[in-house]
Amino acid sequence: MLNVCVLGTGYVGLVTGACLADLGHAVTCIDIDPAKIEGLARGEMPIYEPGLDEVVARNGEARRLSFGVDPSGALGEPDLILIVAVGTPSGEDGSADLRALFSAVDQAAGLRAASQAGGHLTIVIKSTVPVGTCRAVEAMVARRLKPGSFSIVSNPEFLREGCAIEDFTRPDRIVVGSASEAGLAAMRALYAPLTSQGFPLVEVGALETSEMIKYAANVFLATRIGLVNEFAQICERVGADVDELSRAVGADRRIGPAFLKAGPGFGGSCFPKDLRALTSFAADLGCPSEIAGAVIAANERQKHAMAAKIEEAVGARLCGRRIALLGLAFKAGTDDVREAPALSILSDLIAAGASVTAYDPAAGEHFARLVPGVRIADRIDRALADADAVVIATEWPEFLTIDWMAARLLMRRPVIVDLRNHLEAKRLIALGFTYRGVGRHASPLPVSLPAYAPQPMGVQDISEPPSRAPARRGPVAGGPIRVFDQDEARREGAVPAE
Ligand SMILES: NC(=O)c1ccc[n+]([C@@H]2O[C@H](COP(=O)([O-])OP(=O)(O)OC[C@H]3O[C@@H](n4cnc5c(N)ncnc54)[C@H](O)[C@@H]3O)[C@@H](O)[C@H]2O)c1
Ligand SMILES: O=c1ccn([C@@H]2O[C@H](COP(=O)(O)OP(=O)(O)O[C@H]3O[C@H](CO)[C@@H](O)[C@H](O)[C@H]3O)[C@@H](O)[C@H]2O)c(=O)[nH]1
Repeated sequence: MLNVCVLGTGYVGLVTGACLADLGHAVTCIDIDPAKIEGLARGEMPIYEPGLDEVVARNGEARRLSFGVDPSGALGEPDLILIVAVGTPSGEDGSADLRALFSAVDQAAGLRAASQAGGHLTIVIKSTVPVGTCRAVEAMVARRLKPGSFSIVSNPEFLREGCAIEDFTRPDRIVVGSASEAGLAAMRALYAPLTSQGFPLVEVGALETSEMIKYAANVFLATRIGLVNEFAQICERVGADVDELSRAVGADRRIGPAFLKAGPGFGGSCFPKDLRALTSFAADLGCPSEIAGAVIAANERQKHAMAAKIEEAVGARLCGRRIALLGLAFKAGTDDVREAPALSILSDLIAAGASVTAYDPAAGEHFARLVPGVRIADRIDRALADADAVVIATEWPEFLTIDWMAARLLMRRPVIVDLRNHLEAKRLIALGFTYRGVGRHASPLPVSLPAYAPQPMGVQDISEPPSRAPARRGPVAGGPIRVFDQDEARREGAVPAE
């Protein structure tokens, strides 16, 4: 059993603290938000995370997990692992705002110095931080603590909200980076209950490698989504189906099936922020990350393309239309609305003059805090009443059980815009709904063939290009390739006049 103190009891800190206690360690979780700590002391979870309440309760009862606002007691423990899991949000220029992190570390180092505790302090940076931050932390702590009495480790977190307990307890890998053997030894001991079950601990010798691994993983995953959303746009134009495409492309073992689901664009507290942070520090280093920049721009386009899709489905301008927006969290399984696509969609709908009633099984309260004045229904049927269209923005399982026959009677128009390809399109169309998904068309586009200019039989002059039809720009009705009949082809110059 090791003594562990976690600074920052948010999505990552609370899950980490509770799961480490479950592995047998003695954990104190600290947060500067007294309301959060008081709630936890009463057994109230500050976040929606399936299974978390049980882990917290179990370890609270076993006296392995406690909460507080003051880290001084924990910092007096001779041998201590101090895990820093405070937020590192985007600053105004897109770079990571590290003020909370440096302030937490500086305060902890000061308290440690004042405690005059012997033993070794391992400071573990779990927050996602730009490359070079851990080294800056090391320099900051070195001003307060004696050399050899502490070490710095980078230990980025890869958990996903909604399945955080599973991700923590059955990780694909645990990454730890440090130049300090004492620091790495502490990490081996901390994670021994997981590594002994075969979960891999990837040790890297430089703080910078570990910091960079976290950004590389997130940029990689976000890029897959960015790509598949671009493919979805193309699929819509040509009548292809992006879900079938993802299944087939993902069956290639070199590509793999995960993170190929098209949707309204990625959101959450990590991908958008981490892509911005990477592009910011990479540019500062003189090695611009053009791919990450392009993924950010493509994702913005994707989010803002959704209002036009809704308008097309409604078949009329959105001004004065009533829209039911189902799903406000950035994905299912969480109450987190940070950078949720629903936020951009709502603001585009409002800007177009629509009136919106929103619903989410978990995130309604958080959403209302971010968007004061938004109308949030407490039940799906209340959101659907008199709607001209229903928009599915998050793939909550609850939406699969909606009685669409009954819903049709409540709605003003039977229109469903399913931005997660979550529902069964065929059944809804059979029920009389106009259905739009992402990257798939309810009805195929008109057949398109290449422009065809019949050549006279006999010897052909191949020095000329086969068609002299003027080059076309932009989308063309009926698909990207136009079919001419003979008269039209002549007018277009594709076939010489007789
Ligand atoms: N949310 C995720 O799924 C996830 C996954 C992997 C990594 N991360 C990274 O982990 C970090 C934390 O993310 P989060 O989503 O848990 O953030 P969060 O906002 O949910 O939690 C951060 C907590 O830190 C507290 N805090 C701020 N300053 C403090 C201080 N000086 N002392 C003690 N507590 C303090 C805040 O009150 C808040 O409760 C970020 O760097 C994030 O990028 C997040
Ligand atoms: O095929 C997919 C997969 C995801 N998404 C979207 O991508 C966003 C992020 O989803 P997900 O990765 O599941 O959620 P997070 O909880 O933000 O987790 C990511 O960000 C965390 C914080 O860095 C990392 O720890 C995780 O490994 C990483 O998956 C959400 O808007 C999803 O709807 C898609 O659109 N299509």
